[in-house]
Amino acid sequence: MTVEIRQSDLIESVADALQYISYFHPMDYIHALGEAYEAEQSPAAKDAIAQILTNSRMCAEGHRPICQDTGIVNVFVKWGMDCRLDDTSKSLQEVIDEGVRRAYLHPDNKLRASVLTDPAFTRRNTKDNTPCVLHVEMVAGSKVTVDVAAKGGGSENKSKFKMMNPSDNIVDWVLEMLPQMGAGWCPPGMLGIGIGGTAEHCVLLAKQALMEPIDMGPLKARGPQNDIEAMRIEIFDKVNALGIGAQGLGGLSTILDVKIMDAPCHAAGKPVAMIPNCAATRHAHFTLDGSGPAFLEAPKLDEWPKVDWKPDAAAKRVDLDTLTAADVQGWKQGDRLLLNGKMLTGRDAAHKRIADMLAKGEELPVSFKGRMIYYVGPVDPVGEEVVGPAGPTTATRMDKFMDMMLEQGLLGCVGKAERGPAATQAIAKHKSAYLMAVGGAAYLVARAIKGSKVVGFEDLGMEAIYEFEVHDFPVTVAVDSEGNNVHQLAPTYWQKRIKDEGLLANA
Ligand SMILES: O=C(O)C[C@H](O)C(=O)O
Repeated sequence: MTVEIRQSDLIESVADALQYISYFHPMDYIHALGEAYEAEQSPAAKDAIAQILTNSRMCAEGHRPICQDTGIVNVFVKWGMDCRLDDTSKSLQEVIDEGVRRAYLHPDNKLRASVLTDPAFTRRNTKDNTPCVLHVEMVAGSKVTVDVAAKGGGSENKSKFKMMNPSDNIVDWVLEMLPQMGAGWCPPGMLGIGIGGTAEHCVLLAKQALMEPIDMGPLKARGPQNDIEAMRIEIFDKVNALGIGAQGLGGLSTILDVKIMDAPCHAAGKPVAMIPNCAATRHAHFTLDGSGPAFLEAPKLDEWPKVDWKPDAAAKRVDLDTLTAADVQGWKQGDRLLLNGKMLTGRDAAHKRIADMLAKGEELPVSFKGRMIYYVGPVDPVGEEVVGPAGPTTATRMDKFMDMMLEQGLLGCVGKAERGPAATQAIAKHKSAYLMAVGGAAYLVARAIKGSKVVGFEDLGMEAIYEFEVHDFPVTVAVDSEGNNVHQLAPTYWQKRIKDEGLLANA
């Protein structure tokens, strides 16, 4: 018997699921992160996890996005072959994109449009986050099951893939890749690993693996029952022993779980892909059977761990409006600061345009002399907000512009994740500093932003240059004016402690 699925039910269910995951973390992630918080011994990593947990609960209460990067939408549909859409005037891609559009333009909780068309050239924002990336499988039965995810760009950027030789060791490859991935994927999170199939299939398996629930705790408690489970545990233990830690600040918890999916492959090879999922892990699952739209039950707020992050009382207050080069040189790596006053913003597109304008001898819309820049692309405000969630974007992508910006008289910058050798050298050469805020704590961080106006490149939307007025905006000195770099020093220190003191023996 044919089951009719209403187009309107599918659209509504996709839109609701995307709204839901924008502000509700999956509870398996929150429970695992709560356990990681309890076990963490690195003060900097513990503080970062506290910010992520506090942010998560605030978002669940306030129905605003967990992260300013509200993701690119990934949809996996398993379409029961007894089902048909009531209205076939649109393709399935168009129908699901309508759900995406409604979710991202929702007036009470507008999400950030991050999807650009013409990626190699003009890179124009589609303004409603469409199109989604859709995968459809025709299956037996009379139901349509849908997995919806909103994948952050920072973690997607760290995806890895290799066509291995059959005898190559997968665990060795993972351990080689992890340090190269740095902290731009906002650990602690999950690793999805796809093994086998063909080149494109193993990447898809890695992505699908991330939809599975976190269960490393129970798995370790009962012990592995097959080779895949044994490999998951081995990777989990060995990756955490690297000491990378939350936000790359060094610590005991880099990943909360490893998920592996496999498929048969050709005798000549062993394709392997790995995709990390960030602190803003977002996915929901629903089924349509013709009886109406899906309903996702809200989690209970008392399930969140009782963690209420507050700025460190020992943090130094900094007045950005009177900041001097000498003040910046007084900061040491690891110092906690609370920024007050005005700072400019700018991320990928603005930096590229600044470089092009300088190359042509054109005047910039704003002077960077004596200013700080925050690498961010905020969510638009709703209601009384001055700005929506506005956490840091990956600073590493701005490395190639660092010297150019410092030549403009910039005093320093704020972002997340590590800086590479060239940027670190540029920072030391100019006696500047790089400060990091916590990625994945965007709504919490936005509370410290009291004013916001666009001061340049308005056409770039969320990538425009804003001027923010901040009050007690929490950051850590990640590269100081001597070129001391937290993201190099801290993981090395924690890796050694984990090994020497057996800190993960009971993890
Ligand atoms: O786009 C952003 O705001 C952040 C991005 O997801 C990143 O992690 O670098």
